[in-house]
Amino acid sequence: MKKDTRWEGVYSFEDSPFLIETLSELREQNTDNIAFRKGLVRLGRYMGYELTKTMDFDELEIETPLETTIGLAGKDRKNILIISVLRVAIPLMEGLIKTLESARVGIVSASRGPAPDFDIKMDYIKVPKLKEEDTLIICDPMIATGSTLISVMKELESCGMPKRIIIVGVIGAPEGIEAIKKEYPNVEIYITQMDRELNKKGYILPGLGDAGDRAFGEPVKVSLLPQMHNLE
Ligand SMILES: O=P(O)(O)OC[C@H]1O[C@H](OP(=O)(O)OP(=O)(O)O)[C@H](O)[C@@H]1O
Ligand SMILES: O=c1cc[nH]c(=O)[nH]1
Ligand SMILES: [Mg+2]
Repeated sequence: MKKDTRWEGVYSFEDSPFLIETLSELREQNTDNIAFRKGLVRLGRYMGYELTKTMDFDELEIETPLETTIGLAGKDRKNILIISVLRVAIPLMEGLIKTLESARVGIVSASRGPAPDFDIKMDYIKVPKLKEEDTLIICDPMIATGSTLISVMKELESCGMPKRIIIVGVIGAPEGIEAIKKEYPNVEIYITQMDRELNKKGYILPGLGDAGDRAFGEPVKVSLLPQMHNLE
């Protein structure tokens, strides 16, 4: 992993060609929903593995069939709470739990309104209790203005104080990282790649488009739903 010297505690995996190869597939506009989701799962799995290198393990004595030796057992890895931000963090979380298989999971919804306010609507929050020995991982592939993650972290403050708070994303814009680090200086941020900037609509450039739509397809406008039924 590569430290981003513009902030404390911000890392990317730009030094891993395998991860950048998968991210390149996600960025390519012709990549379809299925391949996009599979790529997010793959990034989650391997970024999860990279994260274990930053975790504490316990040393312990083990008996091989031949003699006693010293080994390692999971410590932080056994105390993880992953929070997924609907919609598009779901495949990323699916990948993370392939490596962090004993993680507890919380789900929150957050939908971002249009520029310039980017108001965040959060009406679904189901998060298990946070323990002080926990490593809290909040995952959301896109860190654009940062308002989604700042809103989520504000909500989580009432759930307890963990040992570490880690944000895992896929791409981030400097504007969003700056906003998050200003509000939450101690949070650690790990992303696959740091992008250049945001456009006026709050999309990341060069980016990968609207991640939720890329993964699950463009949602119909809710007001249309009733008519959809009598289209049959
Ligand atoms: O850093 P921000 O400026 O808050 O933008 C990032 C958020 O925007 C997108 O969510 P969106 O609201 O589009 O929902 P979706 O994931 O369901 O598409 C994306 O999935 C992030 O959650
Ligand atoms: O580029 C962006 C920014 C926010 N949300 C997305 O899905 N994509
Ligand atoms: Mg979206």
